[in-house]
Amino acid sequence: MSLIIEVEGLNKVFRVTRRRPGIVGGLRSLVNPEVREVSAVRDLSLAVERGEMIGLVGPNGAGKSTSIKMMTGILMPTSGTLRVAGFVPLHQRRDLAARIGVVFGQRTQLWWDLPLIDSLRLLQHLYRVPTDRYQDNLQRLRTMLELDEFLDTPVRQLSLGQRMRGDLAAALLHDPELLYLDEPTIGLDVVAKARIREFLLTLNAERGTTILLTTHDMDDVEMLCPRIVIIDHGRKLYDGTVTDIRERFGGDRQLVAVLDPAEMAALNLDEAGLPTVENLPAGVRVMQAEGPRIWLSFTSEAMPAHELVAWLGTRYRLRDVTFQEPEIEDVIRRIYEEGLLLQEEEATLSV
Ligand SMILES: Nc1ncnc2c1ncn2[C@@H]1O[C@H](COP(=O)(O)OP(=O)(O)OP(=O)(O)O)[C@@H](O)[C@H]1O
Repeated sequence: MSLIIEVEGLNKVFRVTRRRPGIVGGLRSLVNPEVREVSAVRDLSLAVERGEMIGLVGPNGAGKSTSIKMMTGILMPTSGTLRVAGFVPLHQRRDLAARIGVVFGQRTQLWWDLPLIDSLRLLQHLYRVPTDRYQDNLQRLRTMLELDEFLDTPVRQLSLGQRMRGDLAAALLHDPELLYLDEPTIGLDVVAKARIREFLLTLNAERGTTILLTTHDMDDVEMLCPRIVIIDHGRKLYDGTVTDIRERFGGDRQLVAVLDPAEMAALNLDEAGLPTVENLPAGVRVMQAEGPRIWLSFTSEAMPAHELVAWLGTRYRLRDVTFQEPEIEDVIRRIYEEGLLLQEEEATLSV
């Protein structure tokens, strides 16, 4: 494996001029502008292997788009080092452009008044894609993205989902090894979202295209990104797998067991009216019961899931067992709200 994105200590500070209110204030701002600094990205380090699919997650204004813009070379970093596909984006923008594709979900690089196919032809010339490569790629993308039904339709008449498929085709005409996607499923209905996700998974699996995407959609994260980077206020809060974040910050897990109805009915009830399971292992609690169903909360540290199932299995005639995992959205919200990771870091530092 080799790295396609190498970011070290990246910072971006915007200097924003604030206009004072009123006519006099406006004149004063002209002579003596009030300048404020906004730290959009702070000390960001990131290493992405070729072929990874990685999600950049964070609330509005966290610094996701700014990071991507620096990685494409359209924005100059204030400090830090940056290499993408072996190039320094800002200084080797043209070389880099041949190796990457970019799609901003809320904007399009297609021409509104032209049929989609004409936009694609124009982009072929603009990006100097050799004709046979263009033909091969177009043929493949037409099938994968099912473009034929609207290839001759002017872009302004396309639905949002069709336009996104057109934009993906436009970004992939030159076979880039890295694709940046900024909110690729924003505003799409469930069917269109599913189609885009399926396409991205195939692209990644079959062509090994590295995909870095920003999203607010937790289903995108669940379905597309084995690895996520969470940023807030320009700072990286977490970098790791979705499974790991759930285990570390998801709090308790829940097991729902369906017991034999007669066995369930024979259980004693405690003061809260919940069935008592004798000698429950430490860290496991009865949360709820309904008919033959019983909800147990536990942490993986208290008892691994399979051991808990085995423990129950030796005492009761289990009819069924399911697990309810914490929603990734809730876990991430807790991380923002509670700054859990920063707290952890501070605790480690003060030890
Ligand atoms: N050109 C600019 N000039 C001044 N400030 C900017 C500029 N671009 C971004 N910012 C500021 O930098 C911060 C990060 O913005 P950025 O667009 O990167 O966030 P984001 O995580 O992509 O947000 P969103 O999810 O809303 O797209 C914000 O405070 C924003 O106001």
